[in-house]
Amino acid sequence: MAACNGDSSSQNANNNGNVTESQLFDELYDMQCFRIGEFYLKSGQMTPIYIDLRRIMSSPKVLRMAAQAMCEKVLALQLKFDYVVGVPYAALPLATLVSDILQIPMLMKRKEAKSYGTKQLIEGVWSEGGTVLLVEDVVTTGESIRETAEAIRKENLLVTDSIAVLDRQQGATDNLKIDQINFLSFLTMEKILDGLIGKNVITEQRKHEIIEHLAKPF
Ligand SMILES: O=P(O)(O)OC[C@H]1O[C@H](OP(=O)(O)OP(=O)(O)O)[C@H](O)[C@@H]1O
Repeated sequence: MAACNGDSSSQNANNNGNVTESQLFDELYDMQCFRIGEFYLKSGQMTPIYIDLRRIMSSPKVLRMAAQAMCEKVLALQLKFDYVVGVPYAALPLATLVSDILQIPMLMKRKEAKSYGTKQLIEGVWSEGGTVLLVEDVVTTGESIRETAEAIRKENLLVTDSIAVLDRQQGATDNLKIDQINFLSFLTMEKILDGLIGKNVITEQRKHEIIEHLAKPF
């Protein structure tokens, strides 16, 4: 199994060479990734804040910064894995960059198997028994990570760790523990809401209302 050997240099970094939460928040804010209003999530839950990280694929600089931030976390924790897999679809560009930065091969999990060609759900080249790192953009319940891990494990690959740019802090860590998947994120909802207070988009009071809403079971 290869240890991660990434290049942690970045133009978007602090003095230690690492991307900071504030730097990434500012870039995501400038790319209008945060929407206040009434939106519905994959889980069916209504949310008063929607975070659309799909937008960053249109900025090579910000996409790279988000991938770099995850790589730095992975390197700091000395996670060991043989393959990188993005949770489809939004995390696929991120996973591609993580694979490139760390120089660790990528596999791709389809949302649905094709009815023609090889009909494979997992694409790429791998050896059974290898370990996969799952990469996500935004995590709410962790269900998409769980579904991806299930498909990967059916191919006799192992999944122990997953990482996201953002954890909406709605139970994913505990949900994924049930499936023996360790979950990490670079940013949290708390950090985003604090950043939005700093930009005068929401008040402290509104932050507490949003946190309360997100904590409700669904
Ligand atoms: O933790 P969860 O409750 O599973 O929710 C998070 C998932 O929801 C979004 O994907 P979605 O399926 O909406 O769309 P995508 O195809 O654009 O990734 C997001 O990109 C995550 O994959």
